[in-house]
Amino acid sequence: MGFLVVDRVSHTYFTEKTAVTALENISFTVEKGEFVSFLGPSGCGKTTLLSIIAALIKPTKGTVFVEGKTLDCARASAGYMLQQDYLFPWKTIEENILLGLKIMGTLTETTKKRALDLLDYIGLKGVETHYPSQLSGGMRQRAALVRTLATNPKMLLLDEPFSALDHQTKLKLEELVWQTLKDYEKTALLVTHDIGEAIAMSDRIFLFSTKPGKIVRTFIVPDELRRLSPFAARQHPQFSALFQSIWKELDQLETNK
Ligand SMILES: Nc1ncnc2c1ncn2[C@@H]1O[C@H](COP(=O)(O)OP(=O)(O)OP(=O)(O)O)[C@@H](O)[C@H]1O
Repeated sequence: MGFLVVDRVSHTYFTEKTAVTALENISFTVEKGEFVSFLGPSGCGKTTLLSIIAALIKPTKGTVFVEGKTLDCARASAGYMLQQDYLFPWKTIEENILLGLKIMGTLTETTKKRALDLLDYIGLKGVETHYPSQLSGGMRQRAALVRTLATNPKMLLLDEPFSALDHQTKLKLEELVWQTLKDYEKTALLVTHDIGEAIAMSDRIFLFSTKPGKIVRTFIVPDELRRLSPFAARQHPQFSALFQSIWKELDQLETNK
């Protein structure tokens, strides 16, 4: 059995008047240390799927397993990183990055040292006593990554974490997040609207259709690109070939919406 198994998952949102089937019969497996991305038209259920994997929503049908255990038993296995950093403005960066450990009751000298080492690794040494408002958007997202990794989650769920940043900061952060996840051997699932970002960062890309959300295609990123860091992958000749194939299929899905 793979590290993460999503087995025949469907989800319908029921409101007073309507029922919206956001996902239908989604199945896939992710291996430990793998990086996969979800791409698809707006409303195809990408965020719903991440919320199910994070155990924030119980699917209407199907099961998710992490290391062979159903989600109920493996609840704290995922760390979530979102478009907004959600750092508390009244707490210092150090207090912010230690918050998850405090809440989980696992703040010790060892876990604190690991969090502070991560802050150093990610190039934020020296800002421990600063408040979020004193940092740039890119620095705040880096601090949010440290806070997410500080609790040592088994996998990372990244929901458009770079979409609010300017282009250059986004490219730099893609590089840093990719390298950090490789060095710390984390499994990661990324939701993005950016085909280039998905190719540059992932091992595999799942393409979703909408209404209801289904996986219509899986793209395997060639080894030549996967070996490279995101920035270098973007310069490789195979990058644009894959970009064009995904673009064509995505464009078709948008047209059929
Ligand atoms: N709480 C909710 N109640 C009712 N319908 C919902 C709810 N949340 C999401 N939906 C619907 O479920 C479908 C999938 O939504 P979801 O946010 O998962 O898609 P998405 O692919 O992440 O979209 P986007 O790319 O725009 O962020 C959409 O049709 C959406 O309107």
